[in-house]
Amino acid sequence: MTVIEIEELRKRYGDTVAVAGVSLAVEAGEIFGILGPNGAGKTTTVECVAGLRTPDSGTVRVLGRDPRDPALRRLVGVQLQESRLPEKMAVREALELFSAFYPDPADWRRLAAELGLDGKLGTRFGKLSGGQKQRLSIALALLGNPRIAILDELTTGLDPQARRDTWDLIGAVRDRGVTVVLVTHFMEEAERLCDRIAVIDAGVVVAVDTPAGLVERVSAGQRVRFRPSAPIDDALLTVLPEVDRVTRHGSQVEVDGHGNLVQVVAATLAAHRIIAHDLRIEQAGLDEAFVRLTGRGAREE
Ligand SMILES: Nc1ncnc2c1ncn2[C@@H]1O[C@H](COP(=O)(O)OP(=O)(O)OP(=O)(O)O)[C@@H](O)[C@H]1O
Repeated sequence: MTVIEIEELRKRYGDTVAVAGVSLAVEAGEIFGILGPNGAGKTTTVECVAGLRTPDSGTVRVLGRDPRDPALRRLVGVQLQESRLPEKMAVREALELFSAFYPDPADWRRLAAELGLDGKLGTRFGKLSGGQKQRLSIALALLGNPRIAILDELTTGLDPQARRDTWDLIGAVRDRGVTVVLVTHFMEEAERLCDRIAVIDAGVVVAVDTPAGLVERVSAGQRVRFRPSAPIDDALLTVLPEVDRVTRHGSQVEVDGHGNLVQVVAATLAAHRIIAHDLRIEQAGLDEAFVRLTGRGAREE
């Protein structure tokens, strides 16, 4: 079932075109990533989905409704990039305050415990660590028992461990049956967490696919390198349909190809009683796919 449908969304701020015709569909139960370089239009897109901005043109439907429909308020939980609370507000106060916005809120004590915040209820927002602030913002986004959670740049500024912990939390949110839209510019995050990813660049979607699908789409295929234990005729390998090319670098053989390349090369060598010494397998990753799709690298951190 499609829960978010965006068609030809356009939005500009003065002379700046932020979103230049984005179309995509998010299915129930998935973690859908929106990946792109700074200024690509990711936040503007999700703000339109959250009903916080009005598109210049195009349509956005969330659970079949207009994003500004008040009925969506408790069905869509939003954690936005810049969401900050007053420094002096305690965690408990924030949870109680936000609970009051919903007719049938989740049990905030339980949510806080699930998110590892039960020991921090009396702590003021300004005294929380970056990771704890993120946990609180996830808790606030989930208070209304939403069917969709929109999480924007959730792990930016976190240390690697806190980022990994947050990934586990996002997985747990999905396991509760919530569809997650995750805005990120971290490749590893997108690759590990997302079922599908829309790559956005300069206000348009350049590709939508699974992480593996994106890699496959743009990768040059696979490469196997090894040093054979005995002389080997290139033709043994070039005859295989999976093999595109065989090149030699001194004693090293380099085989480029696709599909089950590794298995067929290994099987062929074994059939000729040749051992592959120093065997290396190289495959393009999502970051390479991203660079090819957008013509630039994402922000490294
Ligand atoms: N309120 C605004 N007023 C003017 N320009 C804006 C506003 N919000 C965003 N922009 C511009 O619109 C473009 C898209 O911004 P947006 O925040 O949607 O991108 P993004 O992909 O989320 O970027 P980032 O990863 O940096 O958050 C950028 O050029 C940005 O400077």
